[in-house]
Amino acid sequence: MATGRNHRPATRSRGIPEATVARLPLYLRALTALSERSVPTVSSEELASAAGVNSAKLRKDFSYLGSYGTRGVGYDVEYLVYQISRELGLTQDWPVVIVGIGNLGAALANYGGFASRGFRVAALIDADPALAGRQVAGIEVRHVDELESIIDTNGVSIGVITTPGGAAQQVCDRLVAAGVTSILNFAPTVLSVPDGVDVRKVDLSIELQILAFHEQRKAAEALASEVSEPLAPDATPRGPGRDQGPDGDIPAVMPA
Ligand SMILES: NC(=O)c1ccc[n+]([C@@H]2O[C@H](COP(=O)([O-])OP(=O)(O)OC[C@H]3O[C@@H](n4cnc5c(N)ncnc54)[C@H](O)[C@@H]3O)[C@@H](O)[C@H]2O)c1
Repeated sequence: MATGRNHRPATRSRGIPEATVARLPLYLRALTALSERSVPTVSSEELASAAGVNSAKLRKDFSYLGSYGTRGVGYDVEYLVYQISRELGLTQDWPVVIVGIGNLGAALANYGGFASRGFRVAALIDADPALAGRQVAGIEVRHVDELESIIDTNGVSIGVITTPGGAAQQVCDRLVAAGVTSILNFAPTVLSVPDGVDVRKVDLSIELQILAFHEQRKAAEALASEVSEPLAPDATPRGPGRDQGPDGDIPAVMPA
């Protein structure tokens, strides 16, 4: 989900739709797992199922990469890993800074999955002078006063913001002014950025709220199907919403 002042077209300049770009990491994750098991080829159906995507959509997505697979054989796993990595720009090293080294920033710094995917944590930055100089995940925390020089020296173009919400816009502005053009924002703030800067927002509470919505809907559907289910003459009433009628043998249905 991109936020901010910039509005990108739904299609990237190279003609790959944004929705396809968003699915490429899912294919890559599934393909990397196959590669680690030394699986040489995979059918579109198998890969689609491993990536949690519809197979027709997968074939369409791969057609944008110029990858059509071989009939009866499928796709070459290693080649597809290379193709998707190249398309996503993962064949080069991306130095990343994390700003705000509290609970979340430290957890991200300790996550090994970035380095293995080509994202090198170039620096950890925090405003707390007591944190500066401390080691987190084997990397020294630097004071926010050094932000501009760190970005310049390391050629950083991607910044991760894990500060409190109130500090996020100011941190974002400094990152952008220093040359950062992509921001991954964990703070609960909608960031304003100039054209040419991409912002991705991660909010686990929004994901949980969506799951809560589905849970609520499933519960309502289960209740509705229980209500409409014809009961056998001697069936015992069960579950929520069913109660004994006043004469003791006719089940009364509570309205939802
Ligand atoms: N997106 C999500 O799913 C998700 C999940 C958990 C937390 N969060 C958010 O992530 C942020 C961090 O959470 P946390 O629990 O790690 O908080 P925290 O208080 O443990 O850490 C915040 C750190 O930011 C530093 N900081 C404050 N102002 C700064 C500035 N101007 N420049 C640099 N550093 C600064 C603080 O010194 C502190 O070390 C919060 O905004 C929180 O709401 C998001």
